Amino acid sequence: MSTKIDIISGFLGSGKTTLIKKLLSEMLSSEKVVIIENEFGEIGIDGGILKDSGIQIREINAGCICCTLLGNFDAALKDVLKKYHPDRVIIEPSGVGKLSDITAACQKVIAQSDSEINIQAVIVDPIKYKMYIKNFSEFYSNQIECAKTIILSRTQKIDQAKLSEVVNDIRKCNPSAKIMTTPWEELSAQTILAAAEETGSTPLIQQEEAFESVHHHGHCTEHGHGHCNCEGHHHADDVFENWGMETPHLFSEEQIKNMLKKLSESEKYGTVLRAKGILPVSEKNWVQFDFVPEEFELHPIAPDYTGRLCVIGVNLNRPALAELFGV
Ligand SMILES: Nc1nc2c(ncn2[C@@H]2O[C@H](COP(=O)(O)OP(=O)(O)OP(=O)(O)O)[C@@H](O)[C@H]2O)c(=O)[nH]1
Repeated sequence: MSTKIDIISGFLGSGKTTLIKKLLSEMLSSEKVVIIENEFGEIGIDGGILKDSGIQIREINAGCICCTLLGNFDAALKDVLKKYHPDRVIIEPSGVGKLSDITAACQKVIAQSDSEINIQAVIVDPIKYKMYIKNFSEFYSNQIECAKTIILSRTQKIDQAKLSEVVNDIRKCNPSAKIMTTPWEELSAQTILAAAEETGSTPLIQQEEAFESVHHHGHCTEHGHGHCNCEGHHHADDVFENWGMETPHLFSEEQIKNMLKKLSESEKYGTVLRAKGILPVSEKNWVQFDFVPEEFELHPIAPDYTGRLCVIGVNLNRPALAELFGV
């Protein structure tokens, strides 16, 4: 049987890992699944978070599989298909990866193997939609324009009128994709997967034509924002940067919350778009923290071989970050 390739893209902190964990725990335990995890940061966090699921994970970190790490991705996908003959490969690109490039990279490998793109999805946090489309449209709208399924996250946290506005905007950007708006907590993994799989696969040539058409008419960026992304052909590595460290340091939960509060409130650290990590808070207890602009969360997590954290953003002030995290 041909291997299904599921691409679950989405901007920084949109909810990709959360959704993949839900699919793995509720639905995919009976399948042979391999995950290819691409983190933009040098310090990988998500591989550790997903490892509890007992699934084979291939990590490709410190860059983007759609630009500097394209060769590594190509080799990893070929190797995974050959070595494991999985039922399914789930690809979680970095939050700043361009979905058009990732899909094209997959198509090249698919042409030489018994596999097919099954899901080509993007996760969009509707609360952050306006801010990100305005500031990072080249990367953000590419993911939306090229997806066949658009899965909105955290819809329970946004009011109906705002949600409808975002859905209307997204529709203009991608008229043919299926848009899921129901909060994930109310959906089974089976429903999510079935809806995303229903879209079927489109030959690459058609995808490229669709992308060119939307790109040149500038639907996403024209709408209300007055600038087209046509001039922009940047690599994520030229726009975004990361800072991270491994540390055995024990932090209290209060200290972690204070550090994240400072990241959120002060401009001295640069434009911080994402911070995440797993840190020990006592000899036996560890926490995972997740930061996106204006919000952060802490959850208990199993201990790992060392603590680690990473910050992704634009114009990061490294000395200030090192001072904040005490390294
Ligand atoms: N309950 C709930 N939490 C969500 C949802 N989407 C995202 N989150 C939370 O948002 C934070 C970031 O989610 P992740 O799944 O790590 O996001 P990601 O897209 O993998 O982020 P990157 O690591 O930047 O690629 C976590 O604290 C999640 O718990 C959602 O739809 N429902």
